[in-house]
Amino acid sequence: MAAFVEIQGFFQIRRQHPPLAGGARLRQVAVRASNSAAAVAPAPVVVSDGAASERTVVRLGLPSKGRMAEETLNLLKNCQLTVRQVNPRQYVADIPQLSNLEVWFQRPKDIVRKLHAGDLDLGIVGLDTFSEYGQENEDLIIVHNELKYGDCRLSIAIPMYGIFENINSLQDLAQMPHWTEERPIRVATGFTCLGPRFMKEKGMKHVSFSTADGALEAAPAMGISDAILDLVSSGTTLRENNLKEIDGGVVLESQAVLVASKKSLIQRSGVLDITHEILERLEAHLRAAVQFTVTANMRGSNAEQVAEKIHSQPSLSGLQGPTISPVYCKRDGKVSIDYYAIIICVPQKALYKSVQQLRSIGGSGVLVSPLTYIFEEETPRWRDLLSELGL
Ligand SMILES: Nc1ncnc2c1ncn2[C@@H]1O[C@H](COP(=O)(O)OP(=O)(O)OP(=O)(O)O)[C@@H](O)[C@H]1O
Ligand SMILES: O=P(O)(O)OC[C@H]1O[C@H](OP(=O)(O)OP(=O)(O)O)[C@H](O)[C@@H]1O
Ligand SMILES: [Mg+2]
Repeated sequence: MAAFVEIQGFFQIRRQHPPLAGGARLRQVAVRASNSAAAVAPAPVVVSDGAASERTVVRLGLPSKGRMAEETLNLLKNCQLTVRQVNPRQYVADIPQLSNLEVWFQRPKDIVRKLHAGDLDLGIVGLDTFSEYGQENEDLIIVHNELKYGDCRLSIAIPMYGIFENINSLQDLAQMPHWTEERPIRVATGFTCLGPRFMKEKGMKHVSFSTADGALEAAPAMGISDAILDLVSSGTTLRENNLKEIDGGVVLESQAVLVASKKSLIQRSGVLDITHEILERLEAHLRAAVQFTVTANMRGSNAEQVAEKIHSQPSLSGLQGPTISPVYCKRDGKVSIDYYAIIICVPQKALYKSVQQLRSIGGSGVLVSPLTYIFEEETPRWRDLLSELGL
């Protein structure tokens, strides 16, 4: 039998914050501290009265601080969506290009909670946070699943030393005779939903979890835990704390994602249109960011012959085939077409191979420039979103 110790504090916290009715109306009330010694001026707090929403402005939640904050703003800027914040301590901002949109800066986990509560319509967070705080929540939906930053993995790590010296896989770890009902393996993690679920799926017996908000890598050396389950990207923090990952111990590969509330998308006016525009801009930028435009001159007797040569090379097909234009040269006072200029898009990763292939078919004067946006007729993610929403 697997032994799973539920973390009391965690579940209590969740119970104290039941989901609010979608788009709950907020009102301000004054609360007076009951302890007279502490009864200073009434503190205004915002509570929900559960009434139907009157909000007409669309709300996007962005990470207020931490690793994702700056890169999120940079991504939006690269999509020509400049977040205008009066000062860094103000939690609300706007994007001049998107009227009727408010940006709210929140901690990533609160973005997911507020989407669920109907207080935000859209958000950008790491997939790890979305999966931990939004799991099994049918209202939440991923609109763009790879924003290409915030890459990390949620992974189990154990000490390199002592009884773990020769343990290199989850299977090795599970088969250690040390773990019993009375003495389960103790795992420290901030992921108290994903962690137990993963261990259960993997058939790990005798596991208990404890939680902390940061610097988890210290827990094994402090004797607080045997293993940790935390985010890893470069692996430096693990190495510096004499910890190692194990085969089969990755719970989730994560990166930044654009998420939304289905209810908002379907019911709140303007959310779907803004989502479409943000998605189009993101897709156009992210597609372009991995491509180059390549122009070159090619000898040939006509454009079709040049096109055939290009299509014979696997790395030169471009988005929809090459654009070919005649180059008019003047020789001995006579204008003739000896060359054709070709324009193709090539994946950045395949640049050198493409240049070699161009040369092999007679290409010369190869110019390479970055691409800023590629707008397709329609983004596949938009179609997927509409079909998931049943629209
Ligand atoms: N080492 C890392 N490398 C790359 N991305 C990371 C790394 N650590 C975290 N992230 C990503 O950044 C997100 C935010 O992490 P960050 O540590 O800034 O905030 P947090 O710890 O989730 O928030 P809080 O401050 O409320 O504890 C994570 O959810 C994850 O997606
Ligand atoms: O593999 P690495 O590149 O070393 O990164 C891993 C570290 O990054 C994250 O912590 P963060 O720096 O966000 O601090 P936190 O614990 O306060 O969240 C994560 O919790 C690890 O501790
Ligand atoms: Mg962190």
